[in-house]
Amino acid sequence: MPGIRSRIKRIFATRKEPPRLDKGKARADSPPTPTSDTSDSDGLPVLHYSDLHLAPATLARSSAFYLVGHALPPAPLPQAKQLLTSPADIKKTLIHPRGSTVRGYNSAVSSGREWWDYSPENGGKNLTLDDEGFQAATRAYFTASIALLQEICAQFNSSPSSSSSSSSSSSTPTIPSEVITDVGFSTMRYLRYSPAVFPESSNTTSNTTSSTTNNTTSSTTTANNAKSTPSDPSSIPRMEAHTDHGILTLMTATAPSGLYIWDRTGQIYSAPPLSNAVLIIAGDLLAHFTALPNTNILDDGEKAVGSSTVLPTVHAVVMPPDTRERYSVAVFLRPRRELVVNRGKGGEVTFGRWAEEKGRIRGRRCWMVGQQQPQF
Ligand SMILES: O=C(O)CCC(=O)C(=O)O
Ligand SMILES: [Fe+2]
Repeated sequence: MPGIRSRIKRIFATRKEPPRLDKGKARADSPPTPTSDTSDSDGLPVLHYSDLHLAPATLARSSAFYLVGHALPPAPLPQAKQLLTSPADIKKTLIHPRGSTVRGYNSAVSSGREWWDYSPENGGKNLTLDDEGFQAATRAYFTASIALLQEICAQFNSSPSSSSSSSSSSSTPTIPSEVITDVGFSTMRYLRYSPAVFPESSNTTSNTTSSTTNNTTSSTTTANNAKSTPSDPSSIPRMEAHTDHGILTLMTATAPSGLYIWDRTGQIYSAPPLSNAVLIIAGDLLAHFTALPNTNILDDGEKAVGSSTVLPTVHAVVMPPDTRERYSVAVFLRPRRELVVNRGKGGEVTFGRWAEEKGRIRGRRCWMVGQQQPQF
């Protein structure tokens, strides 16, 4: 589509290296500072850690914000590269024995993407590289990021307008307290986007079947010709538009990034990495937890959405032209799978069941109010 192509070109027009953010000084009203020759962020807000109490209102309004002034260790982008460029026989040993897509190594070759999910169980020793330094950096970033996301969740419970969606008692916390104290089913993902991940054009017949694209047969077929037709949009490494299952996601990436964020009005923002900043977005469950009092987002749909309801953040990645490869890190705050998230008309629904049902619905990876809800 020429419209999308020219927009991408415009967004990734070359810029001079900007000054680094003065850590600890930026405030919510500071202009974002891109780390390299990407565009600016089209105006996504930047929040300083000392203004964390503004996070609930900022997410409700803007769908995403950059956080600066945090005390996270350096982003483990070198570790993402180390693991995802390991020899194929090593990556093979990191595949989950029962094929989990949120544990160990996975790939979506027709999207030019591969990823590895860290599991905190067993001290982070499952399906990982045999490298102490790698393991220590990975564990440290996961632990600090989850603590930060839990701190953001705590702001929802202390804000004066906080209220619970699924209870009639206004003293019930907006976010269940176990989310703030327990790591639940949280994970961290290292991703690599590269033309090298596409199947070779010589293998064109049948090896793109595990595609996670929104489209059906035709996009799978074009993806087979990925290397021979570089102008074909399906040959661009990417992640299709979606929302995340959990509560909050913390993201960071190499530049230029190619990450796009939709706000609740449908406006699209580019979200390049900024110096010393992490990007915070909302997952499906945050909409559920911040629904209007005495409503239920699965049963009541739009009627459950108020001005302080945080809708899940729709996002997508399109690797910018002329980028050799892209690495990113996403930390997902999720409750344990058994947490009952809904006791509405459809009965009890656990987080695990909710997430599984969403995964089964083809072409509907964005869980958005107004769309048909899944039948549990
Ligand atoms: O690579 C990115 O920046 C986005 C990754 C993502 O959205 C996901 O894994 O859910
Ligand atoms: Fe995502």
